[in-house]
Amino acid sequence: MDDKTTKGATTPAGAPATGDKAGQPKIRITGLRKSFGDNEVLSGIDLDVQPGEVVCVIGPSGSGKSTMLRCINRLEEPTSGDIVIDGESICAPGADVDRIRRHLGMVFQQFNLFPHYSVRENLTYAPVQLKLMGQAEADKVAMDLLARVGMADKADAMPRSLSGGQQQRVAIARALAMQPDIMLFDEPTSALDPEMVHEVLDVMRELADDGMTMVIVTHEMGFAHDVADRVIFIDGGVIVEQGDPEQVMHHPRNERTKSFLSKVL
Ligand SMILES: Nc1ncnc2c1ncn2[C@@H]1O[C@H](COP(=O)(O)OP(=O)(O)OP(=O)(O)O)[C@@H](O)[C@H]1O
Repeated sequence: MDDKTTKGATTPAGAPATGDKAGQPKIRITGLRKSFGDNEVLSGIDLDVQPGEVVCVIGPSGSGKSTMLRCINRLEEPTSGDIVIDGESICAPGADVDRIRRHLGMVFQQFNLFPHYSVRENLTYAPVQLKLMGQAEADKVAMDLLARVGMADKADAMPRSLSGGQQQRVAIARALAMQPDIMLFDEPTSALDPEMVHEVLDVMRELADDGMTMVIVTHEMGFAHDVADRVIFIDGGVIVEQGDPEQVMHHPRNERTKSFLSKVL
């Protein structure tokens, strides 16, 4: 992949990074807190993600990783704090959430393809419905994206005829069809049979190489080490440690990071 030194900045835990040369990170999270009833799941997250940066988020089950990702695109409402996408708050009163959200492509653990639409229709449905493009352009974009994820020959197939790995590759292409400039991944391989994991990770590696800004919640530690510009370790709803993947994963400074990694590496 690209020389990591040319990409996103690495910062100490909790410290906001400096923006890109235009002075603006792709994502800026400040003071993010999220509670479900009395259960405070996020307890003050500060995080900048720079253009083209690949951030992998690791941490124990229940530490708040998915909740943070879901707050970024307002699938969850933050209890307090702010999230700014390309300079625009997605949390401010009156924010045009649907429009701002179009910067963000989201890929979940479950593929959730539309079961009654073909693979190609899964990609064209939203862009056409939202009038982002006409049918002919959407078809062309869909075919280009399906080729990119190695699924062009399945354009007319129905989702149920595909393997889990193939469905997840289509789900990635579907997110890309909205032409986002940030991709969020929430454990995209955890529902897959082991032999299918690599085909999805390979697609994600290519996206990283192409300079896509990505935040990836993952339990795939080898992948995180290889693909990330920065690894973030979250525990108990806070960023405990972050930095260069080699440093965080093989030379962690924090005892909680060490303890977690000793169980998963
Ligand atoms: N909609 C919700 N309502 C109530 N509690 C929730 C909700 N969503 C998440 N939680 C709780 O928030 C906590 C953090 O969940 P979250 O899914 O963010 O953790 P995670 O770090 O992604 O875990 P995992 O690695 O197991 O996916 C958990 O205790 C979970 O039960």
